Amino acid sequence: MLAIRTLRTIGLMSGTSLDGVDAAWVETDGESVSRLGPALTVPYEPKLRRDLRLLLDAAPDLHPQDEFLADVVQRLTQRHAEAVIRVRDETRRTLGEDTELLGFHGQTILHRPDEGRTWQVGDANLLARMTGLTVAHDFRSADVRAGGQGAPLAPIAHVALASNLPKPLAVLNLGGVGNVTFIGPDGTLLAFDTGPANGPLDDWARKSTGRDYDKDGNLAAAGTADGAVLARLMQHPYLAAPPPKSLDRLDFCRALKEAGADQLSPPDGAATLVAFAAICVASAARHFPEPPMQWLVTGGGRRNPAMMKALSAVLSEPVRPVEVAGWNGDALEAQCFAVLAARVTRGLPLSYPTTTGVPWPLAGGQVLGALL
Ligand SMILES: Nc1ncnc2c1ncn2[C@@H]1O[C@H](COP(=O)(O)OP(=O)(O)OP(=O)(O)O)[C@@H](O)[C@H]1O
Ligand SMILES: CC(=O)N[C@H]1[C@@H]2OC[C@@H](O2)[C@@H](O)[C@@H]1O[C@H](C)C(=O)O
Repeated sequence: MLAIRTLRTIGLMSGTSLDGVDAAWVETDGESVSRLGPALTVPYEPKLRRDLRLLLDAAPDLHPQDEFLADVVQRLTQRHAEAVIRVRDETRRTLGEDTELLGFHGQTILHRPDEGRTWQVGDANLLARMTGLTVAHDFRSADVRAGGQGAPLAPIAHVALASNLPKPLAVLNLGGVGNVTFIGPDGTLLAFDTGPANGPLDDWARKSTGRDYDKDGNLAAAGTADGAVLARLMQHPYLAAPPPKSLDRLDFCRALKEAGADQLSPPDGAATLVAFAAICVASAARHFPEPPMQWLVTGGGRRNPAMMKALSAVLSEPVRPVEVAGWNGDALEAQCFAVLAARVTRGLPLSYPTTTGVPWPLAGGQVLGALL
């Protein structure tokens, strides 16, 4: 039998927080991970962040050939190329290994799977030219075409990374949006987006303090969650809806306004948004087949003590940052897209009926260039 080749891959993820691109080197065959290498984030300059945010707002009516879009995509792709070059060099220096494949997620600017639309921008051809590497990209569109939610996709990579961890296990990513992966002792896999996480909190912090986010949760810690606003938000149908389900970064803007969240003082507003993100996670747990032994939290939200405290208050099981399992919560999503890239090259499924709701395990993605 032919041995399956591991691929030395750099995964790239530009998340809904619009703060930068994460890049991580992984040696993987797509089913397991044999080595993890260097990882870093190339932060976006304020103008690129602002322009990406404008794209998010404009996306529903944006023409694919729009000039502003093309300009932002070029700058975005250049930042990705910088990240690749830096991680590749660092990997050569520290591990003596080169890179052969990139997993290029791009930036989601619109996600409306129920209308058959999910839109990740980024120029895969330009990235391939700038780096000279084979690029796996376009991870979500086949899934949405097949009637899936197009997200989350990290779950099958969480499975590959969690092979040695006790189950049942919940991996919770708190980015702009929250998403959870439940892995049962028998291999049961269930995953979906929990609700808004840091996204609305970042918007609130920007509006009320001028800062990009509520650093260390200080604003939220100084406030009190508003019971009446929370009670209204908890009625949102997303919470009770059974999975599969996924969210656009802006999906809860209107609901938050209608619930009166924007009338609160800056600290109370922040405390309310943190409490709501945690309540969404507790609601998510009601869909699990059994309670997890622990929650491993990844993404920027794990750095927010107010968020971690709010989670511990609503969940019965221990809530810990993924670092307790030896993972790197800043690199995890990028590592996942490295694993997914290897899966794309082998035609392995990226999504399942219990992750995105596709009718059967579904392969996806496209590959630019050849693997030698
Ligand atoms: N020290 C900190 N204190 C409070 N919040 C923090 C801290 N560090 C990061 N964050 C939060 O984490 C966010 C970034 O998280 P992350 O990088 O996981 O998001 P993302 O990958 O862009 O999102 P997604 O997973 O939705 O694609 C920041 O916008 C901020 O809200
Ligand atoms: C459409 C899209 O880009 N969704 C992201 C977003 O950020 C978090 C959550 O919403 C998750 O569903 C997904 O990202 C992760 C990496 C995923 O697909 O697993």
